[in-house]
Order: sequence, then structure tokens, then C-alpha cells
Amino acid sequence: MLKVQNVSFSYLENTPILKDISFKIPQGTHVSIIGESGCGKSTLLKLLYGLYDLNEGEIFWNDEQILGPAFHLVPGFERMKYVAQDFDLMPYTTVAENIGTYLSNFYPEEKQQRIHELLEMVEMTAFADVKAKLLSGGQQQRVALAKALAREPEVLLLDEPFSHIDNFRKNALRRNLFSYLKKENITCIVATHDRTDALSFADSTIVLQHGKLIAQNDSKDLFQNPPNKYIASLFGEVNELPARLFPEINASTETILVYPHQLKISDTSDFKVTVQQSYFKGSHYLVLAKYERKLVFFESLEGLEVGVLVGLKIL
Ligand SMILES: Nc1ncnc2c1ncn2[C@@H]1O[C@H](COP(=O)(O)OP(=O)(O)OP(=O)(O)O)[C@@H](O)[C@H]1O
Repeated sequence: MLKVQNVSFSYLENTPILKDISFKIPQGTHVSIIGESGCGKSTLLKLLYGLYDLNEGEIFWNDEQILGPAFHLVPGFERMKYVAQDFDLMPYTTVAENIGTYLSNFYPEEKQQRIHELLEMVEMTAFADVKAKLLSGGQQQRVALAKALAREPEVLLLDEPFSHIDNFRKNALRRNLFSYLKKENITCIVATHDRTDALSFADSTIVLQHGKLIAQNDSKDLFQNPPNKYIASLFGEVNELPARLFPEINASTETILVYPHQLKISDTSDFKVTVQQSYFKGSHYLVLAKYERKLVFFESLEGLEVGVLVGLKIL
């Protein structure tokens, strides 16, 4: 169990970055940390790893306290691995050697076997003998992941781990990686801007806003019942509309949050919007429309002409 208790931190005096953060993460759980840029996601991961000294509070992995550089010559908690946004590879060393950095040379066959397994997992076998500096950003990111897993950590901390990887590889890699982590019971915490990391691969999600933890919940619950617009908007476009526009539902609040996929074109609806723009998304169009002076997003199977008036209801 990872226990974070009332943690506060600032890089500079009088500029608090994280404020009174507390949460618990059971072993083997996958958690995503989401929040707008600059809210403190990377900083939180660094604190969990022990890279900085806390101003207040405590962090424990089981019974062991995670302490910062004031207490350790080499910062970083040894049962964890942290993959930063800058990958931290040795540029003039091959991919295979980079992955094997933390593996003992005492058992060369086992070492080669393990490197081979990891190369396969991140689909980099063909690049085993290529020097890291010659790789693309996405390839470096995959090597950094493999390197972090070489000596299995108990906790894996990932900062935007798939940000440089193309969609096709990203999905395959995510499936491989997260099923491997589950099988090995490795706890994984991912700071991310990608809603798929949270929705498809995380058991629960922590939401930060201005350095405060404002929600920690099952990822699906947070998406389906977002407590506020900030949280809903981290998952994509969202409309905040007067509840009176939708007599078909019995809302207890004055306004309601509605995702674009929850709105449907209806000729009989009195809630009429004027189409401004249709954006093709592959399987559907995201339509931007105006209701009075407010922007409204909804989905449509067909692109709609600019200026057309359509009625909308809730699905
Ligand atoms: N080394 C540092 N010294 C001083 N301030 C810093 C340092 N690193 C980050 N900050 C500040 O701390 C705040 C939080 O930064 P952090 O990188 O944790 O945010 P983030 O949520 O990970 O952002 P992003 O999503 O853009 O990566 C920002 O205001 C940033 O400017």
C-alpha cells in the first residue's frame, strides 16, 4: 500500500505547488493522475519517488517511509522506478545495453533473455543494437519503459509515458504493458493528459487542480458522474447547460453537464442550436453549435451545414 499523508510541497518559498495531498493506493492497483497543465502531476510523481524533500506530510510504501535527498546520497526510492518525460537514456549506448543498465552481469544468459523479453514487449527488437541517440522520441520512450521494468519494481511511476508514441503502437503497447503489470502485481501510477490512460487502463483516477487533490474515484464513475465541469472537461469536450432545456430528465440542479455523445438530434425538441462547424472524427462528426451566446458540442453521424438550426435532446 502506498500512503500519502497531508503532503505539501513548494519549489520556491511562498509558492506552494502541492497542498495537503492525501491518498492511498493498494498494491497492484493502476492509478492515473489527471489535471490541467501545471497543476502538479509531475511534481507529485517526483515526490512519490523521493526526489525532493517534503515541506509537510509523509509518504510510506508499506511500512517504509519514502524520504527525500536530505536523507539519501542517491535520491530515489529503490523499490520504485520512475520514467520521467525526458527518458533519461544513455545516448551513446545501444538500446539493448540501455535496457540492461540495471541487470547484473553476473548471469549473462539470464540478462540477455530478459533484455530480449523486454525488447519484444515494447516492439523494439529490431533496434537492439542501435545507439539510443539515433532513435525517434517515441522509440526512446519505449526503451525507457523497458529499462524501468528490467529489474521489476514494486511501483512504477510514469510521466506521460505514451506521449511520443503513434496511436497504432500506443494501443498495443498499453495493452502489453498494463496486462504485464497486472500479472506481476506491480502498482502503477501514471500522470497523463490522455483520457484512454485513465478510462481504459486505470482502476482509479486522482484529479489535481491548482495543487490540490479534488477527487479520487473509480475512473469510470468519475467520467460518468463528474462532480464538476473541470473534471468532466479533462475527459474531453463537455457542455454545461440549463437543466430546463431538457424536460425529459428530472434534474435537481439548475445546470447539468452533458458530453457531446449524450446529445442527439431531435426534430421535436424545443432546444434549438445553430450549427457553426462540423469536425470529422472518423466514426462521427463533432459539431460545434450555438445556443443563444453559448457554444454547444454534440455528435452527429453526418456533417451538418453551417447555419442550420437543429433540435437537441438528451439520449
Ligand atoms: N524545478 C522547478 N522549480 C520551480 N518550479 C517548478 C519546477 N518544476 C515545476 N515547477 C512549477 O510547478 C508547477 C507544477 O509543475 P508540474 O510539472 O508538476 O505540473 P504538471 O501538472 O505535471 O504539468 P504538465 O501537465 O504541463 O506536465 C508549475 O507551476 C511549474 O512551473
